[in-house]
Amino acid sequence: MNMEKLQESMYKLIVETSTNLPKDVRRAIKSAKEKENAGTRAAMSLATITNNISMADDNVSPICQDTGLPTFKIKTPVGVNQLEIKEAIKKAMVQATTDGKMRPNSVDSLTGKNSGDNLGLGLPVMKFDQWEKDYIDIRLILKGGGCENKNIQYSLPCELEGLGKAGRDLDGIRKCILHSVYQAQGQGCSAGFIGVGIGGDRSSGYDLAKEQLFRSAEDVNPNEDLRKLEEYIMENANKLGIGTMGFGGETTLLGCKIGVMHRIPASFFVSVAYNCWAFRRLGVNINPETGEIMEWQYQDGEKIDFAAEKELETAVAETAAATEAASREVTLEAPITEEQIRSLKVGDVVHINGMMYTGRDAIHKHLSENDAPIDLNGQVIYHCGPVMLKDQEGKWHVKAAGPTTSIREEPYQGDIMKKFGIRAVIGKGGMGPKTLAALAEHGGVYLNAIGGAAQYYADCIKSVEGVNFMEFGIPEAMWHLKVEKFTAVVTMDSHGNSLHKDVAQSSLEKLAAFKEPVFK
Ligand SMILES: O=C(O)C[C@H](O)C(=O)O
Ligand code: SF4
Repeated sequence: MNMEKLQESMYKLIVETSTNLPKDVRRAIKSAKEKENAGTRAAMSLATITNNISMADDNVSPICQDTGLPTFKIKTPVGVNQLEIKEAIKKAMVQATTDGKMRPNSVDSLTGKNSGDNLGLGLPVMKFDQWEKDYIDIRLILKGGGCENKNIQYSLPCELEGLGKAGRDLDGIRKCILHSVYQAQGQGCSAGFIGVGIGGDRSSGYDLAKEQLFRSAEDVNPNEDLRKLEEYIMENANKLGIGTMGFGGETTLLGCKIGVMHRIPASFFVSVAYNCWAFRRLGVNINPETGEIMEWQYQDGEKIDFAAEKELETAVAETAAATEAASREVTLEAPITEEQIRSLKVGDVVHINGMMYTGRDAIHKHLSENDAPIDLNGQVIYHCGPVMLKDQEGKWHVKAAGPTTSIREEPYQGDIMKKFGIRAVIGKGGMGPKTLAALAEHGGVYLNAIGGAAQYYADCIKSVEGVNFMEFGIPEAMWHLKVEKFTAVVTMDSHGNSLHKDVAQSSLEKLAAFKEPVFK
């Protein structure tokens, strides 16, 4: 095989997957958008998402800063050297990381050290199979951490919040799947896609669930029972009212694909793999002699170019703040006073100018035990692990910078805000009761940015003014960012209000409406 060509083909596959959302996924997002009423927070969020998709197209830059855990599925004709394919994939991965198309995402689980090039023990994941056809089929999925953390596995029979008993039958399976969508709330960057695996053991069940994510969003399940179940879930999970980013709304689920395998008598697992709207998976057919791409997969039909809809969307975004009940638009610049914070209410749209500082998992732990390297009094913390590139003069540039899931910082956030005088945190998915209490006590606010909109936010960042904790690796460092009109919504305020708490409560009530048996 021509190794150079194969490496080039793998590079193209990685870059396209990270930057260019597949056509079937675009169509699902477009139809979701058509269902939301203009002027709502859901419509505004979807407008930001579709803007972001088209910006990623234009910039050939990552759709989301979390370029995920790269997983390759490869089928080769008998006689093809699989070691060569592994080698080409690894080299292409290093190149894509150097070029800012992938975030350095591979972290030593024991030392916390980021390898810097996306290689590491067991990474990237490559799964090989042989087949009778005469070409190589290579598929790639880049599934981010926030949605991966919302995967869930049920062992039947079990008792489910809101739904009661789930038994070892089709109706029990139905309940588990509805519950899986409910428990994800907005934290996996809804609206999402789910792959479900019925049967197997714990590991093969999850594998089967993930395998479903390789099906086209538009295919029809050949198994009649599963086809009906998929349709039922699509119709009813969207009645939970969780909506885009968990802000409430008509669309919570964009796709549901279910697979089945046998099990052993004692075990009955239902495994669910949750994928965010930034559903990055593509595939190519490779010529085994030349290493060249013969054909792209998942690219049937027309490509929706969201750029054409941009103008309309901007108008939607602008009217959103005006029409959504009780919302206002406020501009803030750090240092922010307690008085300014106390005037904010859930639903307000905030535009930030000036400085903000990134901080995620490693920094929250560090700050809970140590002093801060800079004065954080009145400042804004952004839960974000960006993709960064250094130019020849040594200056850093932001290539992608959307929010990360905030709930992971729940054990630390309130204490850190009080300890350092931080007034605002920006993230996604919301935080819990401990943070809500601290916001009230201290005078703080939680702002929700649109998860996955990494190009949209990178565009608001005008310069990188400094960095601390580079030893934690690029995603975990504290980047000092100067921003202009960085827009986020107040979803938790200093008066005890939380949109996340409200949506969790109302969606649980709606979930309970699905308690009665449907599939006998
Ligand atoms: O790691 C990130 O930047 C984001 C992550 O995928 C998340 O959803 O929390
Ligand atoms: S931030 Fe959201 S869109 Fe990005 S990988 Fe995480 S879950 Fe997906």
